[in-house]
Amino acid sequence: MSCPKTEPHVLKEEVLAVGKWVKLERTTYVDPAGKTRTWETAKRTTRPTNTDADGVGIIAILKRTLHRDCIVMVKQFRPPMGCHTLEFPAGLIDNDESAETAALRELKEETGYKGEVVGVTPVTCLDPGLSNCTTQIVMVNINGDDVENVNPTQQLGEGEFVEVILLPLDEFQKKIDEVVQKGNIVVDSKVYIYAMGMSQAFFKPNELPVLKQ
Ligand SMILES: Nc1ncnc2c1ncn2[C@H]1C[C@H](O)[C@@H](COP(=O)(O)OP(=O)(O)O)O1
Repeated sequence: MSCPKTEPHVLKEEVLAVGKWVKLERTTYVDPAGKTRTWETAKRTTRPTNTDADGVGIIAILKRTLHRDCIVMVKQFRPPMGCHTLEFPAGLIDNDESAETAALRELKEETGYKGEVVGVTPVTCLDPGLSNCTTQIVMVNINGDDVENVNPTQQLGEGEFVEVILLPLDEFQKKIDEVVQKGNIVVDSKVYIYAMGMSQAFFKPNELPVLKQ
């Protein structure tokens, strides 16, 4: 017996609990077989009205004469994880702010570096089985020879504690593995996937698929 095909859609969203930053909703939806079901959904309360993205992540490449290009990373204690994480610099988009402006502002605040935007992704989801949280990833170049970037100074808010870690782009995955092996730190999946992609691009760009079954 074949199931009737339906375009899945949301019927209603009921708020179960609201905090200052996060809310929990019960989402009632129709599945592709036409059956009505519910889902438990977490949402941020802070999404700006002018964008579908909650925040930005920043892939910032520090370029300096006579140095290897480095990715600017941040290490911080993340309360929901109960441990430190290794992430790209990131932050929430303010109302009436573009992703590009938010990225340069957050990069300056969290790392002290002044960068230049060279690319931006579409709105991307972060954990769609749990939350509607979204981000735009902004690619930024930093001229490390610029006098403003020689001794960068963070501009952290009260309660913000961020350690800046520079990792060379040509050994990105290896250096992440070394940081993680020291223990009690979890790497963000966007970071690790970017690192795997870099490894593929650097070391296996022309490998033939000889082992394909
Ligand atoms: N779930 C949450 N609980 C408590 N504070 C939160 C929160 N989500 C965000 N904040 C607050 C704490 C900081 O003042 C600020 C940090 O936001 P941000 O710097 O824009 O993003 P990120 O935490 O991704 O670096 O927002």
